[in-house]
Amino acid sequence: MQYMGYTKPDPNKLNDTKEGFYFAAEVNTMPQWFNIWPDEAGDSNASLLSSRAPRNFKKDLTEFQKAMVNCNTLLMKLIDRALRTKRPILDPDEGDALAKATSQHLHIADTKSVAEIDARTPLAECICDGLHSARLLCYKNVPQSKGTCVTTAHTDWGFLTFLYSDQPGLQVMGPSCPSVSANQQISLEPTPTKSSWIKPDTEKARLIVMVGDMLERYTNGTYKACKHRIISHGSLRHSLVFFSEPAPSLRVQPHARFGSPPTSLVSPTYGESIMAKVNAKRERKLLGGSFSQCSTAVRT
Ligand SMILES: O=C(O)CCC(=O)C(=O)O
Ligand SMILES: [Fe+2]
Repeated sequence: MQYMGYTKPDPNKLNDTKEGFYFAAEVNTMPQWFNIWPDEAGDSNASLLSSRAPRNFKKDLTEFQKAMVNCNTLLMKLIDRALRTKRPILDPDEGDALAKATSQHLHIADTKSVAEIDARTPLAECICDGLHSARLLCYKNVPQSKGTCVTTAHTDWGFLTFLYSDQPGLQVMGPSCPSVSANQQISLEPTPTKSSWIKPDTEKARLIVMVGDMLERYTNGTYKACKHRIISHGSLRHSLVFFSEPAPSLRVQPHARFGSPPTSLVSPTYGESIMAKVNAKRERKLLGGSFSQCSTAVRT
């Protein structure tokens, strides 16, 4: 089953206004993870991902992807260190270094303070040769959809998610919400009240980083996956999302330092977990399940 490339909105659903282009690192050998690049129109204003793409589309996205892998590796090392030492993830000077590195196209290897961090931390090892998929998303301008949920509540599957967006709409579940375990497909019961959802200030926070299922699993629940959803403002919304993901063949298990796993079952490979969720989602769609309900906990 194909997972990468262009996905279009469902023409039968008013609320499904989202189109996207999915791509990943070129390190994977299974056909479902192969990238499908569109033809480039040679026109820098081209925007229809389904038929033509702007000039340098593949080159620019590949560069972005590599830069994000660097940024992600750095953050995973910092998280690993924080988990080991029980210190904050970033000291103030490292925060500056990270901000500088990010603004300079993530040339992280050059930054002094991060060079001191052990090159082979166990957590960073998990994402070596990872899938690291990314999505370019566009929610069409549909005034009637204002206030509706255009991406249902879910947690992302990888270790971390990096999200850039030019528009509001993202809501994240506040700390009072029940945790979503990496092994469960949870329906949110009791239904969260509106006040549980927090709206991050996307004007100020240009880059939002969220914990995903694999980090929750690896830390045996010390870090909780961040549940989030997108509410339409009825206007055009773009977002660029990078997922820090392991190789499809990796079985992510809780690290020994976080105690024994909650279950003795061997975890499925990361690729198996994704395909199971994608299939479940497609089946629900075939059965006519409504995706405008904010009640599912799988990535959409
Ligand atoms: O559209 C967005 O900003 C986020 C979409 C999302 O949560 C996802 O693709 O997992
Ligand atoms: Fe997400």
